[in-house]
Amino acid sequence: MPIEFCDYTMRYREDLEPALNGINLTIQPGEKIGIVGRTGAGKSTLVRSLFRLVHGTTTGQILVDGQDIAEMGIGDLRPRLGIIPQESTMVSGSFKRNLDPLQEYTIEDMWAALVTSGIAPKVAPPRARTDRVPDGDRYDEMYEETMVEWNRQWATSGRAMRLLILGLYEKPKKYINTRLEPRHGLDRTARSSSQGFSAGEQQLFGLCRVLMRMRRIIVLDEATADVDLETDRHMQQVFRDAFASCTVLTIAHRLETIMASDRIVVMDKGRIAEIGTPQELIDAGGLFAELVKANDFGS
Ligand SMILES: Nc1ncnc2c1ncn2[C@@H]1O[C@H](COP(=O)(O)OP(=O)(O)OP(=O)(O)O)[C@@H](O)[C@H]1O
Repeated sequence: MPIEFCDYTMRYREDLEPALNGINLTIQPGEKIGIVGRTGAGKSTLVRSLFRLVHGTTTGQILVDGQDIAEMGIGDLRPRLGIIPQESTMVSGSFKRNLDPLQEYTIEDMWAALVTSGIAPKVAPPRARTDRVPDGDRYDEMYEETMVEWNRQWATSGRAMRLLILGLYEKPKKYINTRLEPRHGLDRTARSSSQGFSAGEQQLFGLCRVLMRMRRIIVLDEATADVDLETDRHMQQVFRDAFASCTVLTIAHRLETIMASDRIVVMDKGRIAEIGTPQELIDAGGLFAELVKANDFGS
């Protein structure tokens, strides 16, 4: 079933201009939509409205699976949607607690999601590979084999990703409950930090959380704005593979991310200014073409 915005208008406060104004938009299942526009155009408000994460006065409707989300319980709505926000909330506590705050998953579930996603090396640690954890020497042997394989695979993967996974995998019992500390060597070019973590690291956590849950509708809110280029490329590949059958709405900040979309929605002052395939919009020579030319994606 599609996602439908039907003449949807949203004001944060009665005395403010609408942040979204008369939005009509139908998104087909499995469609990959890029959302662009200058700062303040309404991109975040558009995707956050889907989750009922914005509070204010609204008119019109948003339908998900044919149902008005205003009439759905949050418990009914949220399981259909996954979001990788600009800054994932980080709580103080263990890595596991951050990855799985509601304690819904086993350590093995987390490993499986990371391995399947292609973020983690393909060879899972012994504890995740066997039903029964082998004892003593055999465990050590398997552990060593795993490390050799990881080092080989990691030769080509991102630095930030590598350290993130290490925190989850290495010496599972010990590390899984380790309290989170800023990790040396991760991308430090990022903006502000929460609990001592860079925005890039928070986004990696956001990605991991969504991958574990695998919703049918995924929102990426400038999800890779703050990771290094190598990690960004890797994450883009993960998005393509893991979310291939999902509906994906991406608030895009880099040209190459948007050009792979089925359609682009260009927001301007709370309205949809343009909509079409990237090529159509470039050929039309309007706002999108201008943004591309100036490489200005509002971030
Ligand atoms: N919590 C809020 N209260 C009042 N006004 C808000 C709030 N959040 C956003 N706005 C306003 O709503 C409009 C749309 O903002 P929104 O954050 O959706 O834009 P955006 O395109 O995502 O911008 P950016 O690229 O800077 O993230 C802007 O005028 C903004 O100032």
